[in-house]
Amino acid sequence: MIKVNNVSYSVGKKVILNNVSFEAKPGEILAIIGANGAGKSTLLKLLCNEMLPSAGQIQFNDKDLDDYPIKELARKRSVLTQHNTLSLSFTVKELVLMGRYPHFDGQPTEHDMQMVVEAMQATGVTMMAGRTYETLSGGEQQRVQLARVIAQIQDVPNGWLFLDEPTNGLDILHQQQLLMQARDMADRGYGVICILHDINLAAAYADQIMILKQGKVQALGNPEEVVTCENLHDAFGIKVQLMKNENFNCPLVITTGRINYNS
Ligand SMILES: Nc1ncnc2c1ncn2[C@@H]1O[C@H](COP(=O)(O)OP(=O)(O)OP(=O)(O)O)[C@@H](O)[C@H]1O
Repeated sequence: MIKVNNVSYSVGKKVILNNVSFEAKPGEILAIIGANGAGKSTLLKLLCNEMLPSAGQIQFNDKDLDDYPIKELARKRSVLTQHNTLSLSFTVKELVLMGRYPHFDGQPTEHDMQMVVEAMQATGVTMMAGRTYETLSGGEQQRVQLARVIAQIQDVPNGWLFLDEPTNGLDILHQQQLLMQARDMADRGYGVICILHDINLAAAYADQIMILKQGKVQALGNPEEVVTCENLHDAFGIKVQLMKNENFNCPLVITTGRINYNS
């Protein structure tokens, strides 16, 4: 369980997150949506212990997040960030193996290598294993990064997966596959927190959706509760219509026409 209690984050006088509280449960996908600059990535960085809140507490499995040694945290949760510029000259297999670094000292074990193989299979990058990362397309690189984070926690019962805009650069098939993988992991007991810009993907796959607006929680609940015309207009300043997504039994959002930037 992740418990976020009255968390705020400021840089100088700028308040980026303002009294944010929520809980995320293992076995569920929590999708975070919101306009550009709403504070989504900042919140994820706080949840990862990459930065400390200015106020409030974050508990990870009933323990304060900042009480965890870095390596212990890395064995319990993995993080796909938006900007993965590291490791350009590594091969795909070497990069995926980086996900196992928290689990071994010196040489990877056979088990570590097996985790790498399985994660590459799960993300469809096995045929690229020997290629240099920087020669891959943007979408291929994103899938390799996903393989890395899956390799990190796939043998960790009740692990957590944090994803910041993981569908960036992915085609429509791989977007669905990625969300299906996240769904499958949640169904196996993992907790997943995922920032998404595609509200329809969030509605189709998430158990809970949180809308952040200007650093505050504007709405939180299941997709039916949160994905409403009023909430989306309030959060994004755009009028939408809702239809029914029959395949996923959830709302389907369509925009209602051209946007005039000057209106
Ligand atoms: N170190 C910083 N100094 C000043 N402002 C910052 C800093 N970090 C973030 N911000 C600002 O805080 C706001 C929230 O940023 P954040 O990256 O969390 O937004 P986001 O919701 O993830 O946006 P996007 O959808 O565009 O990725 C933005 O206005 C950003 O410019």
